[in-house]
Amino acid sequence: MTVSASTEALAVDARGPDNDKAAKAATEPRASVSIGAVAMRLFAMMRKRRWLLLLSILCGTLAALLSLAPYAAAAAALAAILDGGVDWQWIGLVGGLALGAVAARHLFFSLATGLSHRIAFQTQQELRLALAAKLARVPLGFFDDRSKGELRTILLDDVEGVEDGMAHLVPELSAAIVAPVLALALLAAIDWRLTLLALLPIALGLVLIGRVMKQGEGPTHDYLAIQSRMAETVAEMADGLPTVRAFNQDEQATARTQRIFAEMTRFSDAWMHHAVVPGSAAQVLLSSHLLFAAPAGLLMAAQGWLGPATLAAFLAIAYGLGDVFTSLQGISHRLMRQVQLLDRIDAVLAAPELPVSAAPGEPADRLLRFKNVSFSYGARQVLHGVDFTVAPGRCLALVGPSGSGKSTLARLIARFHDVGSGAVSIGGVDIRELAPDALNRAVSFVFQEVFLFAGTIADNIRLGRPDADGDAVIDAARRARAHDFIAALPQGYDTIVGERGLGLSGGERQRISIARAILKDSPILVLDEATAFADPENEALIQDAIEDLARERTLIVIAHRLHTIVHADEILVLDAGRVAERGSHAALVEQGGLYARMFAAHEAVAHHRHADGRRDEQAARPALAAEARP
Ligand SMILES: Nc1ncnc2c1ncn2[C@@H]1O[C@H](COP(=O)(O)OP(=O)(O)OP(=O)(O)O)[C@@H](O)[C@H]1O
Repeated sequence: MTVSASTEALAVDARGPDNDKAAKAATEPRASVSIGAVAMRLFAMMRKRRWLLLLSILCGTLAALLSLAPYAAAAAALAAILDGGVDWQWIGLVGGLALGAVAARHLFFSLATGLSHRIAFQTQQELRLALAAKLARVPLGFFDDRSKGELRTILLDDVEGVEDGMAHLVPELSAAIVAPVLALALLAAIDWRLTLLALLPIALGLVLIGRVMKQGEGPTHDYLAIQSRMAETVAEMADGLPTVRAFNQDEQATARTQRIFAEMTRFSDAWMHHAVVPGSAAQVLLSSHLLFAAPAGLLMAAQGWLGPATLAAFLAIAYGLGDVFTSLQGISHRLMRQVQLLDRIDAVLAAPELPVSAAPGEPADRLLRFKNVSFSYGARQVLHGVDFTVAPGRCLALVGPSGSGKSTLARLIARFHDVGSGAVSIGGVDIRELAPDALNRAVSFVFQEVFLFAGTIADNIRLGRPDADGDAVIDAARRARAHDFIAALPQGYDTIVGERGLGLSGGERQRISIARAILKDSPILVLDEATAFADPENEALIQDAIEDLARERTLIVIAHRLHTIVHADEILVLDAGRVAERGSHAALVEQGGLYARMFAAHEAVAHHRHADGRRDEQAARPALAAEARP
């Protein structure tokens, strides 16, 4: 069983760990810890609320003690009856006290559970905040390697699971430890020989339960892995349903989902098959404390070594021991699950963060410079010694075959990842030396794929500047050529979009994204040019909006349709991560290299479309950016 050593330090500290520690924790092999250590880890997470925790433990302990009261009362009554001196009034009093103790036990157990739920909810909130804070500090590239389903499972289900573990840990652990210890002490006081005999099957049961738990570590891990894959598959299935259906792949997608469900069923069956025999045997042994003690007690009583009253008292209390020991099994399962949940939460909390400079620099101007930049995804180098400068207000177009590294290069400007070697600088300051806020203010992105969160159109535009007033939002929408379509909606800017909201076309979404960038008003704009807009009217509006946005700004455009960048100040042609060519459109066409071939191919396609009788307004439109500049 493993749990990261970093859990302890990281899990509930919403301020976040320092980077060295996190990076170290992420790379170090994880230390094995015992179930006890996991329980301690959960208690450590709750320690901020130590007074509530103490109160909960106290109530749990009292409940556990009181749970033995009926058995103790029965023992006392039996002893009195068998001793011959029956005092019914006294027995009535003992019975009344036992009833009162049962009621008090439920009261204290409810209190302990209520308090521990309160602690668990608060800790759960802290854990989620710590995770959210961490996700805000990791490089954006972190999200490339993880599916939405995986993060969703960790943030929702795993944290929920930890909360559940905490909420039940205190009362159940109190009941499972305090009551048996007290019962054993009472039994030992009555007769130590019978107590030893009672302990024998219990000890065997505990050994067996320990082995079941040890053997269950691997399967528990696999179970959670399958469960996570199941969540991912279902989330993907839900997200991708329109595509799946459009391609008539319903059956294949359903079959994939069914396969993972079947895998889970097979796995659960096999696991149960392996665990059910030793698990049941442990259960039987843990409740078999009378197996040897009862016959031995009867023999001893028959021999006169033990009074019948003493035997009756022993048996009555020993009977109560059965309930408490069996609950240990449930607790051990709960704790085993916690290990895996904490491991996965820990892996996120230990993810290396973007290093932040202690003494951030101030850019002198907006000059953007790539100095001999190389970058690798893992072992695979995708950019090799890229070198270029874009002066403030100029336009650089990135062109190249698919997979040549255009998006990777653009994303380095916003520190989706940090460069492997070389440097990216703005105004003479390495972007790693800029405060994250300053970099964020300096660079805007307009992606091909536009994410709209569930909310009003106005709120979605306000993502560019949360404090923008209504007029500023409308002004940005006008300049993004989005105002007309928004105003035509029944609820206008208050129309709910995003998940379960109104669906918008690709062109409309792109214009909302441009409105966000206009509102953000950053001096450097990185534009991943949309590859396809079937509707020429939408395309024309987007071109207009981009030209407006590009005015007075440094523009880096990842160009897919080459006619839009013929007037760019410089075109950088990437090939397999290297700068293959650079220069103006005219110079590159003249050169007759890769760009010239790509442009010729592009022209041929445009011509073909034109000859096909379709309007090719794009080709006729004035080119991007440079046209718009004075
Ligand atoms: N997150 C990632 N992890 C690993 N490899 C990646 C990742 N993103 C991109 N790559 C790889 O890096 C290389 C460059 O990809 P990139 O997306 O930058 O190219 P591109 O020129 O923008 O391609 P396209 O024009 O098709 O969008 C490709 O081989 C790609 O497979």
